[in-house]
This record gives sequence, C-alpha cells and structure tokens, in this order.
Amino acid sequence: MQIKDLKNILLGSTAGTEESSSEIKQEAPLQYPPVPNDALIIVPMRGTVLFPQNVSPLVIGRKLSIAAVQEAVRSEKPIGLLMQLRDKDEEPNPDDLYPVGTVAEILRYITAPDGTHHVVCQGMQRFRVQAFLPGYPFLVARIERYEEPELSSKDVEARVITLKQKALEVLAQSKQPPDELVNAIRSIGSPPMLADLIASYLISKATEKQEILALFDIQERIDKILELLNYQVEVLKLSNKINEQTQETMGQRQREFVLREQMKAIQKELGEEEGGAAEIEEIGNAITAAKMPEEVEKQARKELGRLQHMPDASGEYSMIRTYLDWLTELPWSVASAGVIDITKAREILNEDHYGLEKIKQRILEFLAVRKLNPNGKSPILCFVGPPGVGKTSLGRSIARATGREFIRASLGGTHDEAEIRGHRRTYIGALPGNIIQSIRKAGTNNPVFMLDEMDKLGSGFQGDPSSALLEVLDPEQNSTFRDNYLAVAFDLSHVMFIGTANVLDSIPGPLRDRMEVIELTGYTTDEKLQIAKRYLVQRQLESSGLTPEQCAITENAILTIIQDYTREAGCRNLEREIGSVFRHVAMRIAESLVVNEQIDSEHIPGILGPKKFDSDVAMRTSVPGVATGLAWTPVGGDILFIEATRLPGNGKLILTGQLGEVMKESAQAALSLVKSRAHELGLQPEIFEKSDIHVHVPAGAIPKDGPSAGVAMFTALYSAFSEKIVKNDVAMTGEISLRGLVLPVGGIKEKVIAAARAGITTVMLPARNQRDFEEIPEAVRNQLQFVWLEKVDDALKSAVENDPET
Ligand SMILES: Nc1ncnc2c1ncn2[C@@H]1O[C@H](COP(=O)(O)OP(=O)(O)OP(=O)(O)O)[C@@H](O)[C@H]1O
Repeated sequence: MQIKDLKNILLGSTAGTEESSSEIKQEAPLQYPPVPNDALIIVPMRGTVLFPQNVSPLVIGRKLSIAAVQEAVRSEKPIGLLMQLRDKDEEPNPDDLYPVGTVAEILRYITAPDGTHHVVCQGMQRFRVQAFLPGYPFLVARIERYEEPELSSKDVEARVITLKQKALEVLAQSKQPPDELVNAIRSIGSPPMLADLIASYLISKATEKQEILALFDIQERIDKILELLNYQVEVLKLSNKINEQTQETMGQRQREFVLREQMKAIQKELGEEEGGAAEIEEIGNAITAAKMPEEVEKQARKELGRLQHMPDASGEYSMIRTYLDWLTELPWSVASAGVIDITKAREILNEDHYGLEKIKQRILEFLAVRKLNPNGKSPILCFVGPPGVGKTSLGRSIARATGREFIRASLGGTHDEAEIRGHRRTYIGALPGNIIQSIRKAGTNNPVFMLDEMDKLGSGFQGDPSSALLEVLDPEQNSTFRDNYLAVAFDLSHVMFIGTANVLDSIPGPLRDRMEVIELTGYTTDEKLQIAKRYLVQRQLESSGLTPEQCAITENAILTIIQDYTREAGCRNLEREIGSVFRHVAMRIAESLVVNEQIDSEHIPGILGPKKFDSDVAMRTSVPGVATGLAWTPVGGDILFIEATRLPGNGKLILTGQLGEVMKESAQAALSLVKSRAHELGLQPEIFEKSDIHVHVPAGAIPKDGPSAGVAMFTALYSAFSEKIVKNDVAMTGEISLRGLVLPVGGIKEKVIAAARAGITTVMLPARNQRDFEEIPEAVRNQLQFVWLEKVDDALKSAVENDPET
C-alpha cells in the first residue's frame, strides 16, 4: 500500500474551500528573520499526535498557530508538530510542550466557510527539540531529526509478526473493522511504518501515543505497542463478556415483561385481572389481622412478595398460597380468657362425672397450682387406664372448667417424626404436623390439647416421633416449637397438654418421666349402672331424637346390658348398646308402631340379640379339670379358664392356647408340684405314668403369657387328676414356686373388678398382695370374699368341692 492511498482514505471526508498558497504569501509581510534550515516552525497540538507517514487533517484555531502555519505555507517549509503537556494551556510556552514531535508537510490549507482554518498534514519523521529560537511571533525551534534505520534485525522481524497478529486480533474484536486498515496491516513490510500506523489507529490515548512517538528505538517501540495492545485485548474481551451478559439478562427481562404483559391482557379478557390483585390484597390484610410475631410476619410478607410476581396458574403459586393460608389462619394471638376458678371447676367435674373422687381431687390440685403460678412449669397430666373409663371426657371437662378450647390428636401408630413436626415445604403435598394442624383447628393458642394413645407411639426409620413429642411437651423448648412446614416458631407454652394411654409401661420412658400420671381403673357393675342412669341414658336418648316421655329404660334392663352384653372395664360398649336400644325404639315410634315404650330386661334380647357374654363360669366349671383364673390386659382385667384333661398315655404334658414361654413353664411347674405332692393330695402315683395331660387355655387365638396363672394351673391339674370339681364362683391368681408357695402378682385391682363383673363371689389372692387391698374399690370389696393364699394347698381348701384330705 502506498502513502498516497492512505492520504485518500483520510482526505475523503474533509470538506471546505481551498485557498491558494500564493495568496497567503502576498498577504503576510516579513517582520522577523527567516527560519534557519536546521529549525522548524512549531505548531502546538492539543491531545493529538501525528505519526510519521500518517496523514491527518488538523483544525488550526489559535492565532499564533494560524500565523505559524501561514508562514510555513508561504515559505514552503514543513512544520514541527509538538503535543502540549496540558490541553488547557491557551498560549503554551516551550516548557509546556513535549520535547519530541513529528516533522509534517502541509499538503493542503483550507479556510472553511465558517472561518475555521484546516490543514491536512503528512508526518515525515520524528524530531527532538534542541532549543527554541527567540524573535518570532510563533514558536520556532532548532531540532534534531531522527532517521529510521533501513535494515531491521531478526528480533524486529519476529516482533513485527506478533504485532500484526495482535493488531488483527484487536480489530477482530470490533464489530466492523475497516477493510483498508486490515489490508494495510497485512501488507506493510517496513517495521517503523507498521508500528506507527498501528499506534496511530489502535492506540487511543494521546499520552500513550506520545510515549510511543518518543521511543526512537524500533524494538522498544514495538514492545510498548504490544504491551498496550495486549491490555486492550483483555479489556475488550472482558467488555464483550459483560456486554453479552447484560444482553442476556436484558433479553430475559424483556421476554418476561412481554409474557407478563400478554398474561395481563389474557387475564383482562377473562375478567380475572381484578381477582389477582384483590387476592394479594386480601392475603396482605389477613397477615395484618393475624397479628403474627415479627419474624413470622416478615416471612409471610416475603412470601406474599413472591406470590405477587407469579402467574397464579403455576404450581408454585398454589404452594405459596396454601402456606400463607396456614400462616394467616394460625391463632398467633388468639387466646381464650382461660381464667381458672377452682369452685366452678369442681362443680363442672362433678357435673360431668360420677365417682372418680380421687382423680377429680388430683385434677383440682393441678388446676390450683396452675392458677397460683400461671407461668411456672406445671407438669403435664397423663391419664392412664382401659378404654372407656372417662379419660377423654375428663379432658373435655378440664377445658370447660378453664374456659379453653378442647382438641385431641391421636398418636397411635405414629412412626414418622414428620407426622408430629410436619414435612418441609420442598415436598409435594407437604403439610404441617398434627400438633400445628390441631392448633389451627382449635383456633386459639391456649387450648386443652389431649394427646391420645401415647403408649402406641411407634419409632420408625424416619426419625423418632417420641423425641419430637418431648420437644412439644418440654416447657423449656415448646415456646419456640418449629414445625418443618411452617419453618417459623410457634409458641406452644400456653397450651395445656394432657396425655392418655392404656398401658403406662408402654409410654416411652423419657416421655413418662415428664408427665404426672393419673391412673383410672375400670368401673364396677354398680358404678356403671350409676353412670348409665345419670349420663349415658340421657345422652343416648338425645342423640336418638327421643324424649324421656317417649322412652324409658329400667334399672334391670341396664344391668342386663352391663352383665350380658358388655364385658369391659369402661363404659364405651355400654353406651353403644344403650344407643342401639334407643335407636330401635326410635324406629318403632317413627313407624308409628308405638307412641312410647318402657324397656325392661326381658326386652333386651329381642333388641340386642342373644347374650354376648354368658356368665359361663358355672357351665364351664361344672366338669373336673377346669379352674377360673384372673388375667390383666391393657383393656382392664378379665377372667380366664384353665382347662386340664387326662388322657391315656405315658406322662406327657401337652400345652395349647398360644401360651408364652413363662406360662408354659408355669404349667410345667404346676404339674411337677402336683406330682411331688401326690401323696399329700391323695393321688395314686401310677396315674401319672399311665396318662398324658393336656392343658388348654381358651380363647386359643389370643396370646397369653405371665406367671400369674400358676395357682389356677395347679388347681386345674389337681381337679383333673382327682376328678373333683372346682367351685364355679371362685377365681384365683398367683404365681407358684416348686415348694408350693404362692408368690405375689400385679394388676390386683383390675383382676378383682373383672372377677366381680363376671359374677364371682370368692377371689383367691396371694397373701403377699394384701398391701393392694386398699386399692380395690369399696363396692367391689363389699361384694366379694377374699381368700389370702400362703401355699397352694390353701387354694385347694377353698376352691375344690369336697376338700382333699390333707
Ligand atoms: N365417671 C364417669 N362419669 C360419667 N360418664 C363417664 C364416666 N366415665 C366414663 N364416662 C362416659 O363413658 C364414655 C367413654 O368415655 P371416654 O370416651 O372418656 O373414655 P376414654 O377413657 O377416653 O376411652 P379411650 O381410651 O378409648 O379414648 C363417655 O361417654 C364418657 O362420658
């Protein structure tokens, strides 16, 4: 490429009128000495550097510069272009100029129609100022020109290649690199010319250009340019990256914006637009109304903010919506007045329950402590007893007596901690655990909360529910109970928790320790009759839609239901059966078959069907080999029969009826005891060799275990061998030792009540259980005869018809 071509590139855009240099020559008179040959007229430049071989148009504005340029044109001499140190200097002195500049030939001088002066200059070579000469109206300086060397070294050639690559790289980063420049860089072979061209076009800062101009050594010059270009490449890359990123986010935002606008338009068409905004407002108001703690409100508002920017058809929208519903509907600051009035509480407890004097007393004591020390850590009550003995109904009474709401949650079969503490919101279909669910149902934050079936808590692989419960019940921790779903703390410290269980021992130890246990035992027949007369009849009449005038039930009828149709410690089935009787009457009245009806005991089989529980003691024990034992079960006490039969054989013992290991051993011990005492018992020893003995305990499908049937086994075996019948109104319990001693057993109270219920008149108990006598309800005590056993022989004396001769 020739310099001429470059001139064309750069001159193409310059517009203006040309003045002939001769005219200028004539106008300016010579009042100063001619400029010597080794000196140059200096034109100062602001922020511009002209490199040798480059052509550039310059605007000449200052008077002194115009005079200088005009003198140069007139004398047909080149000018020296020097950059000012500072742009702001209007009339720069020699000290205000850089010492290195470019000798430039003026190619054209133009005065534009607006009066501005322009020159088109071509750089010739570098120069260094030696001294400024005085006596001129413009700057004149003696200079030293710098001639570029003709030949270049290998080092320089290598640098030229890198320089070209780097320059092209820089150009490639720009959107539209000028083709002429790209071609020029590719084709120029002279290192100084290439370096100056690149510096001129690709280095933008004037001070950097000046620095390059001042580097006379070509190698140093190229290195400097490379350094600056490298920096530029990095900056350009970074800037492109930033650009791309911002473009991307802009693109995304624009897309979202457009979609949102479209959605709004669609909603408007469907008339739903108002709803969305109204819904958000409604939730906002609900948040305010819920009077949440600060942390919770902050969380709720944050979620509401997210909801606002979400299409309401999206799955996440409904998830957040449900979450906010939970937050707003929880009773953060709704509480019942909950004032405890002990006199009123006593009245209410008495009104709702028959008997249970000791239990009512303990409940009142508990309430009194809570009244006097409301913020103290009162223990948690736990009612333990068989089903239907009034645990739930006592809980309801406590709620009524303290003016609180009543709620209950069953823990039976809870294996997963999440059932108590909820699932995290990240799970699909997640919900709070049953503690928070029940609190929402209660609608107040200080209800009486009954935790049912604490003895049936499971423990699975997904966390231990009892440890979550511990946190719920611990007054130290429950003020900040954190449900996984809510993920904010709810204060449970005002809740009055009451646990219930059938079996005390099955409640996990740490939970049991935290509670104050109140045990409820079963009711006697008489107590059941009273409960039925006072409460159940009235309640069932109402729920059947009958009035007392329409239907009456006699005491005998109730007794029949208690004795022949229910065998339970509590009143659950009794109430159900009374309900069945009344529904039957209601049907007859509704069919207009009768107007009113009085139910007596003889009507009961017609309504409830044949007796469900025979008083089968008499029937079963009418043959030798059967003794009546007493058993304890989680649902109260019960009677059980031990049946022993002698068969021809050779002394084998057969045991059936799903007996556990301990019970089997007890049977073996009983047999050994009978054999060892054969003589005293009047039995022929041969009898044992000639016969097998089969011991069976019905009901065969229910597993049975424990040592307490020892006495009954012994008695049954004796009866089988001696063929003497055991009295049918005698029941017994007690463990035996091989020496014939009767050892104490547990569950005396329940067993005795069950015996009374079953129509037994004499109960034989281990003598060492006499300490439990006080626990037995008085009515039952009065109803039964007690025989205290020291040794097994004592049992035979009272239990077997025709006492053995001892
Ligand atoms: N002492 C009592 N006085 C009046 N009614 C009673 C008494 N005991 C029990 N009841 C009544 O017997 C029925 C069953 O009682 P409740 O439901 O309270 O038993 P529960 O011990 O909670 O049983 P579960 O362990 O099965 O929950 C209720 O209708 C209750 O009112």
